[in-house]
Amino acid sequence: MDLWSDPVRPFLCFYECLFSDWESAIRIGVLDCGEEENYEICKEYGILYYPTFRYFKAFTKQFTTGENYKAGSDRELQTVRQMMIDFLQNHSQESRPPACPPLEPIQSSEIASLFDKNSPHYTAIVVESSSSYVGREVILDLIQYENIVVKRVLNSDKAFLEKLGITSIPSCYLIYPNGSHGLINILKPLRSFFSSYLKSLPGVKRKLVSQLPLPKKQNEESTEIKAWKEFDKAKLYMADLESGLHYLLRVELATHKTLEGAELKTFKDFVTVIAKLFPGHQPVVKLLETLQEWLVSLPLDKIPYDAILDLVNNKMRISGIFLTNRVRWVGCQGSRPELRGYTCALWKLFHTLTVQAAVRPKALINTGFEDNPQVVLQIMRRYIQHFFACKACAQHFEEMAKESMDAVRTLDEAVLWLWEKHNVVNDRLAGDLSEDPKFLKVQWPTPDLCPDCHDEIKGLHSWNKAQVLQFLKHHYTNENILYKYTEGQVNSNEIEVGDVKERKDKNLPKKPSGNKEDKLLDQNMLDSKSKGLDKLIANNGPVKDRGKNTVESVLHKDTKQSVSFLGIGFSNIDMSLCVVLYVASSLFLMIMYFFFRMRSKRWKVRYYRPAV
Ligand SMILES: Cc1cc2nc3c(=O)[nH]c(=O)nc-3n(C[C@H](O)[C@H](O)[C@H](O)COP(=O)(O)OP(=O)(O)OC[C@H]3O[C@@H](n4cnc5c(N)ncnc54)[C@H](O)[C@@H]3O)c2cc1C
Repeated sequence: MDLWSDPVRPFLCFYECLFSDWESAIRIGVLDCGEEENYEICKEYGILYYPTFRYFKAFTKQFTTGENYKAGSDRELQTVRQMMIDFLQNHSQESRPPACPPLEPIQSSEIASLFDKNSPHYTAIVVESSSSYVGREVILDLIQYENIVVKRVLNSDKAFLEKLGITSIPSCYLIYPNGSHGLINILKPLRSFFSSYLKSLPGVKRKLVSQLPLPKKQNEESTEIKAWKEFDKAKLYMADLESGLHYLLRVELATHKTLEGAELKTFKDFVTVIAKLFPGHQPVVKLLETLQEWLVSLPLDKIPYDAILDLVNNKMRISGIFLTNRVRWVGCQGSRPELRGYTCALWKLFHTLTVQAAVRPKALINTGFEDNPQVVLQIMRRYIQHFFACKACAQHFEEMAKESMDAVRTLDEAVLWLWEKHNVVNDRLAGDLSEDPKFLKVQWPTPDLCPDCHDEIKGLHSWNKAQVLQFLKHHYTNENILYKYTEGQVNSNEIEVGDVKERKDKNLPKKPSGNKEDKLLDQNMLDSKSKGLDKLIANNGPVKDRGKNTVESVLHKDTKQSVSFLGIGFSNIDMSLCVVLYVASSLFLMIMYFFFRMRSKRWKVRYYRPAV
């Protein structure tokens, strides 16, 4: 597969721009696996965490998911540069990219032969130790420049260094085109100083762009500018929670091909808790309940995620279950597409769950979690550990959890624990690159949202935790949730308002019945063949019938649950058929009535003999 010709991959400028001088030897592509449209490709390449660096050797003809060269979460630029150099050097002589000059050190004797001879170009020699990367970086920095060749030599030949007057390393020795030579004089012996000095030499200039095989740049038009949705920051938007849930189930978790062991346990526990505590639309809650029942009754210790996705996508056409398959950030929208969004919604989701557990403690009865005040926190901890794509975030969160999560004794304390730790994260990220300039990282709730939460003791700010708890219990509960911008049927007026507004913003006609994505989803729903479930059933031999039965029983059960009348269950299709039959039979009866009336009139006329 040609990594560079796929138009769906957005190439972000960060790494690309930093390494643009090297791009004829090694091209950098950045794929944002947080973008929903990249989900399929990230799944195909098995990207579970970011940053993940994958290396693809030059001239590879067969499909490969790349090499995880030196795995680890170190994203320091220095380390990334060195990894790239190691990777380039790991090519054989024949398979090395043609534009990549030799990176190995040359012998000191080769240099001596260049002295006092005319040459068409400058030759710069970086003298360094064997562990240094400076020489190789300078070589790569100058591959797009003409009239200069850069080589490196190791400091092992002391006599030679002495002869050249080199007393410290790394140093750079320059041979001019006329054969004269000497040490270059720069302020600091750093790669950037060497490179910029060499680039500024008279006659050294960039090669013409047409001479360089440049990678395709990101298609700027592909970045969709979404219409801004007005919102009230004092409210919680169901659109954020549902979009977050959609992203979590269909994108983040779906990068895992199968769930087993601790991951499966975490997923099951997460679904159990969210099915009981999610304060949302009936179709969403029903979907979560169906998923939970299915997971509980499925006697497998390994589940392909496709099977779960089939249920989430309702491939079995169970009536009354639905979760939006589109992202609509409202309170979580960012001023740029790469800001906020899912991570914001994930925080909101878990805050909502801790608050729901505190205000509805009975909701978890019969789940095995009823007596555990840390239940939501512990499940969140495991979720973040196993599934949250941001590895560094997960590490930070785990450190906080280790420190004090065990000390949480009540459901109210759990609400406050998460609030406090979220503020710690806010504090740490204030001024960070990930901060949205429109939504600064502040200690939350701010005084305008909750004046009573803030106190001052001896001139110092302090939180009134009782008020904070009260505020959180209001903010993250049903009465504070707005359904504006959601697709569900609850509060249809508000949905309409949101929808019409967005359509107006985009200058689009009023939507007749469903958008393109909805239709796609409907299409999916109509696809009664459940690929994942088939796979699951096929892969699990003897238990296949049990698995199938479970699905069928869920299906059957759900059909029964849709509308209950006199103890008999009717699905939506049953109800529609009833209406059609009712109308048809009424029409039939009316026609029969008029038919017999006409007939009896004719009879009366024919046999009527007035008495004479
Ligand atoms: C568990 C976790 C750990 C993370 N760790 C990191 C990390 O280490 N490094 C990193 O760069 N990013 C991290 N992130 C992402 C980061 O915290 C933000 O989510 C992201 O930067 C988007 O910020 P935001 O402006 O949308 O506000 P967010 O911090 O995401 O907050 C979302 C919303 O929650 C509400 N809120 C804010 N503070 C609180 C609070 N204290 N209590 C209750 N509600 C609150 C507000 O309404 C806010 O708009 C983490 C995310 C999660 C879920």
